[in-house]
Amino acid sequence: MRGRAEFRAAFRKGESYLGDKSSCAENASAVNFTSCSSTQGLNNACVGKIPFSAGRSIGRSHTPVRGYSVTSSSTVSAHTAASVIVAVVEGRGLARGEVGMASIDLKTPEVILSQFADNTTYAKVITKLEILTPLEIIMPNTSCEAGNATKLFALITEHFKNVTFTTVQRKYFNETKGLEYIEQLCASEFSTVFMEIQSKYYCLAAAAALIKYVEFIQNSIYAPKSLKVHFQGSEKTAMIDSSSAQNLELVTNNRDSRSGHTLFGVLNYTKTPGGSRRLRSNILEPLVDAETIKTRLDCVQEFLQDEELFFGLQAVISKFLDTEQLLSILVHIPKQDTVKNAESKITNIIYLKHTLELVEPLKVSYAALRSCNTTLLKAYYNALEDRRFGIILEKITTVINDDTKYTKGCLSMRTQKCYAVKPNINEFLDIARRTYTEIVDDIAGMIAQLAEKYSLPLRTSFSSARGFFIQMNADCSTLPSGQLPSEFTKVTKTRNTYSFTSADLIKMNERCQESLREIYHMTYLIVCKLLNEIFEHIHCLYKLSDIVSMLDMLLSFAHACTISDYVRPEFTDTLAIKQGWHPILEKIAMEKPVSNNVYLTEGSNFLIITGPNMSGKSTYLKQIALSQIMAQIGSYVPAEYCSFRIAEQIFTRIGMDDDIETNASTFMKEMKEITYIIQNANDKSLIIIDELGRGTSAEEGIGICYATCEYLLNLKAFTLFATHFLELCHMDALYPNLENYHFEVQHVRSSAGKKEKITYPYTLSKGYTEEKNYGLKAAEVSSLPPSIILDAKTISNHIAKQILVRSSNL
Ligand SMILES: Nc1ncnc2c1ncn2[C@@H]1O[C@H](COP(=O)(O)OP(=O)(O)OP(=O)(O)O)[C@@H](O)[C@H]1O
Repeated sequence: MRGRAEFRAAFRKGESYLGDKSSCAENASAVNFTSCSSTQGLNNACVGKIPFSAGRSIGRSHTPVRGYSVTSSSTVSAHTAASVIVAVVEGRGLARGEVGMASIDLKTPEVILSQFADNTTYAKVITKLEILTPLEIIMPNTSCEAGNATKLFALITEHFKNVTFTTVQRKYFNETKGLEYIEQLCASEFSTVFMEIQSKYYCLAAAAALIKYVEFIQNSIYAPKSLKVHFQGSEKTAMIDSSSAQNLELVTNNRDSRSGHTLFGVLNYTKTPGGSRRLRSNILEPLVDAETIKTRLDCVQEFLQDEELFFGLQAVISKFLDTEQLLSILVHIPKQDTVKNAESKITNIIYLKHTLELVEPLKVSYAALRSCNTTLLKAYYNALEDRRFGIILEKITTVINDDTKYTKGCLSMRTQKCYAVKPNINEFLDIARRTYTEIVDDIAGMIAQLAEKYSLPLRTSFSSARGFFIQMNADCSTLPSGQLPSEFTKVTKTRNTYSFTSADLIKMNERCQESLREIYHMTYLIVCKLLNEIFEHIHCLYKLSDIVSMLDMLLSFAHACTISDYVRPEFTDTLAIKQGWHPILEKIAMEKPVSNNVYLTEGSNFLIITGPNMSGKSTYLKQIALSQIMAQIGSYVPAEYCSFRIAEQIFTRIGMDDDIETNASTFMKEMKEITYIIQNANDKSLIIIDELGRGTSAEEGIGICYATCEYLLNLKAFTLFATHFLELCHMDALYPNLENYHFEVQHVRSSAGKKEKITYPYTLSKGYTEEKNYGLKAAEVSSLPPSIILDAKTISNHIAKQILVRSSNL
């Protein structure tokens, strides 16, 4: 048997599987990246070039992408850390306005390309970036040369204040290189993407800069034919601009960014990070294809009808880790063999085994479905029959121990990694593991001896930061001399627990680490060989992660239906909701809000909603937009019955507070929003406008509202327009496609007959409101002093009389 020195030398000689590590990001040494946070301002954006040195992290917010975030709670949080890097480039000269984007999530080996024409507001770029929630945005240095920022650069830096910006020399935005990279890196199953992107120069240019940059900062390269490349035109999804998403509180709550009082919060019962990501992106970009939506609804219906299937699938799905992240790490080839990289690859193989072992239980919980007619579920079942899952698992189990499994807790995971490879594959590894076990036993023995020596209840503990250390539950008073023996060092105390170590234990920890490093290195070489063998089959994991995240989202929709009484939507030419209610208000209030109807058809496509303050107008408008979005992502809807016309865009203009940050006045903000709607709305839009023209005088406000309504009345879009300007209600005489509805309030006099009390039934009725001076009435029930209210009434009567006189003189 050879000695330890020998086998250390042997594994140092051990061939790395990495082979030739030059990749498509070859010779990136010429790259000059400049990074800044937009908060540093534009001038700073162009200074501080970072000389190229591999592995150097650029930008202040790069987070290492190691390990898996496994949620301990049953529901996955929406607030997962940003990990998306996006490259954006705009055409020049005549091509200005043509924008190319490429993005990659560091946790997912998927490149998303898009290219589209954007008008002067660049609303599509901003919306797409909002959806991606980037960690970092890279743009060509020409977009802010010599302090002269292009409009697009200025808008993006203004909008994404907390995102790191990096400028890259324009030459790296090279479409020919982009196409080459995609050809090299795109997995064969996704090769149809070439047909879509071949003449899309800007997204290819963005892809070139992005891939080169990501490989540089990650200090690794992507394995050939390993990435999912996907072209995302904007035509397959409904467009919801970022301010509408904010107004409707789709994924963030306007008052508290961490609050779950959003549509995402209402629907999120997902169990995996992938499912939660999918739900979020669907809410922000609902589908427009009725057939796809229908197949999703069929699944949700199936889950609701078959409890066993629902619980069975949910139980298996919740065991999946982040499959996309697993794939992402699998396709990265590190440029250096470090202990950390070695450990991460071993963790990977354990996660991969864990994931593949779940395919069979997933199929079993599906078994009952073989005869069902739900196309999507059938397709998923067939996809799970893919032989490659079995092939990979078989190969893994020839090398990895059958009982090696993913566990929680750093010590048990360390043990799993240590003993992952079967015995008798490498004799040096077996020796190193025996040594490791002996050291661990010695540590336990030594702590037992110390316990006996000092008659203290000592126990062995472990943390990844400290390694092995000693813990003891005791009160100071129970210690022999009121303090711990001097042999114990680095003492910390939390409540009644002392944690400490000793000089001998530190030495033994070092020996333990040394032997662990040897084990990891040898295991790593074996794992790398195994990964090389299975690499050609791993693309089936793309399908698996797709299935898991989609099922997770659909199960989550079914789960939401069990909490509240939602109904399956229909898709027709009419927007008809019977007794619908606001889903987020229901979650906040913990009781069902008052429900209402809505009916819009091509012949009656414009509703004006009036009513006193606080009567429920905004809530009603938002509830309709939220229901439309829920229906278009394949979820059931809070109503007794509902039918929707697929909306290609959803626009909202809802009165919010002044935007102090951008220093935009209320009026300018609403003008911007309404301009955007007018420029982009078409016959298939759903438009929600609440209180337009409140930022200027009443006469001007009415004028602006009237002209806007006239413009929109000539479209076939479905529009709901809430206003306090009762003058608009008379437009029904001119436009047969306009109808008036209103919310009433009830005035109740107290028994003494003095003070009037207002109650809000929140029910919608036909016609317009008869209420007069309701602003003053609402003020009366507020805490405004009575003397001021009295003054306000007198002045308001006076002005009303003046207006009457003026109009009779005309
Ligand atoms: N259908 C409903 N069921 C229960 N509560 C409701 C309903 N609609 C509104 N409310 C409650 O009434 C409050 C005021 O509603 P909302 O903001 O929609 O009124 P509004 O008519 O738009 O008021 P304003 O004109 O002052 O903006 C909401 O915050 C909500 O708590």
